[in-house]
Amino acid sequence: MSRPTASAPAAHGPDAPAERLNLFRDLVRQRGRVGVVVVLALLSSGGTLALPMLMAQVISAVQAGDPVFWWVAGMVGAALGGAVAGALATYQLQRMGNGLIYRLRDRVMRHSLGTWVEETRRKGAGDLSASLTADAARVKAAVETGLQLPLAAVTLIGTITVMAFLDWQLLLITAAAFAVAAMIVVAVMRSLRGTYLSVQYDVAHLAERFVAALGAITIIKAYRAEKRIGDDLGAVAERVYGLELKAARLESLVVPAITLGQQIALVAVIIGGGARVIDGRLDLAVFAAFLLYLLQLAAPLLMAASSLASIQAGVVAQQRFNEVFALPLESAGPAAAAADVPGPGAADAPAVRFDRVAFSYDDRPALDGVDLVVPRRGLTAIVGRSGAGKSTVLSLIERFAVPSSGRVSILGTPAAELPLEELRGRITFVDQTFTLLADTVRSNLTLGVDRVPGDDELYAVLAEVGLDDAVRALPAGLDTPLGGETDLSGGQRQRLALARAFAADTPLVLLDEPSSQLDSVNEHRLRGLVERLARDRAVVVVAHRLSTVQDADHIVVLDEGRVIGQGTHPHLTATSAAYAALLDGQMLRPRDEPAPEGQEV
Ligand SMILES: Nc1ncnc2c1ncn2[C@@H]1O[C@H](COP(=O)(O)OP(=O)(O)OP(=O)(O)O)[C@@H](O)[C@H]1O
Repeated sequence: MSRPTASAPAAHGPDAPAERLNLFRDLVRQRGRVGVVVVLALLSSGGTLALPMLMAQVISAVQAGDPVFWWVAGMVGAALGGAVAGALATYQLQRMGNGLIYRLRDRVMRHSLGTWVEETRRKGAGDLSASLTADAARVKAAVETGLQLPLAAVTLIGTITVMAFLDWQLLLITAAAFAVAAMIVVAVMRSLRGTYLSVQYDVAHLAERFVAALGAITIIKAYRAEKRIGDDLGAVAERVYGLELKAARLESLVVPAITLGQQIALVAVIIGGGARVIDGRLDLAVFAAFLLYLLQLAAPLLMAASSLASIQAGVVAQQRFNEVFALPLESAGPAAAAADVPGPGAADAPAVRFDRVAFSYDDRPALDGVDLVVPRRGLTAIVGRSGAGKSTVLSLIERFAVPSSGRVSILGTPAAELPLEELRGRITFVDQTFTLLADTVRSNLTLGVDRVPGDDELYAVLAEVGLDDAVRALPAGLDTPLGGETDLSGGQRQRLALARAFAADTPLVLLDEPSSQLDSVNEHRLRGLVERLARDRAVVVVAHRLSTVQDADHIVVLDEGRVIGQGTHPHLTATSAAYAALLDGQMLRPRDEPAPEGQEV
């Protein structure tokens, strides 16, 4: 079936746009939790900070010959307390990160299901799936390590303050030694942003191409194209690899830069401070404590640098999520309370009515001033050459897209006045490939049925399509999952898809007839089922077979987006030259005969 698009959200105007993802705002909203994490982390770094001070006290006590028990006990307490607080802080952080990606994944999936069909297709299944995996992981990492940034800053400021308090001259030497490292880190962070941007979009592109290839796996194998497609995908993977290597090269500069700064600082401090200790101008205990703080300085600096790198990647992932959330949602239609929803119109109102309906795909007209009527009961066939606009008519009835002008009425009510749920609740749609969900027979059968029908009722529906015995014979009967080892044949799947129309019991059924050849048994069965459905409801079939139009009670002939004839088969044969030409040109496939070679039907 072709895809409606472009003017899709226009008619009712988009409903309220989805809220954009803003990681910072999300953290502010969870300030209670963030507060707990910060307090725990502060306790943890407090323990770490206290250790050298306590150790200096131990040295002083030993020098003075005082007892050291309580100082040692304090050191043990600080170390243990710091470790426990650190573990709790890490767990809380993970909880927040996991909670965030759970909510994001949920939103992405619901949003992808809620946007216009064409938007989902345009964005691509692989690209959208990459948001659930790669992008979500990056956001989580950004939150987890990003929260370490203020903690690293607090530890850093605390350490520097204590160092200044111990000896400001040695601190100046330390700062000078770290200045070069800081410049390198800032330059690296700047380049990383652009590289992460390319990596993340290319990974999504790769996922998109791979999912598309898997969708076409039988064709790829049939045409022995595994190597060719594998090479194409490999080339994209190689590009990603190159970009990731570039990012790795940049990232790998950070640790050595900081370690180098620390080593230079250590040498400078030992030379400068050591001389003063020998002179007696600097206390040995103070000097030892300063050196320990200097050794501790690298940890918060490394933490800050890695947080900044993850934040860069997280910001790119945030941008990708926002692209998903910016996809326009289908308009839910008027938010009518149940009591206000117009019921099906008068019993004689047509099932479908198009008044001067026009629709374009990206400014290319597909329907132009279409007027058509589908009677309340019976089989209506829509015929026309390939590209005439038949599938577009079905899309507009289902409101997969909305007309750029004109009016579509369903069961006597203008479609625009019906909430989307209500509109689709009145219609059963059977697509050309008789798509089934990868789920059980039961859930496939009850798709779109609001009640919970009993097994007897479901078997009665299956009996309508001659599938009851086949389903009883499945390992778990109605609860057998489809698509696995136990599956139905092609013809049985078609009948199961059609059985939905009996189960949902809607007044309107839309069927995009398969343009491929059905075997005569299945064709015969399908015709019989469609005939039975059409006895007490309206069935609209996009017809590709002569047999279908011959059976139809009403026929709509489309050509280049316009209706060029409506009526019964004998009436049209007698009155419409265009219809006769359509039959003569064998645009409709005769029963049980293969399509003429080169003929697109
Ligand atoms: N997603 C799309 N984007 C752009 N143009 C489209 C899209 N889908 C259909 N069209 C164009 O709209 C016109 C009507 O297409 P439609 O699929 O409704 O024809 P159809 O009669 O169902 O054809 P077929 O019998 O081959 O399925 C065609 O010119 C087609 O090329």
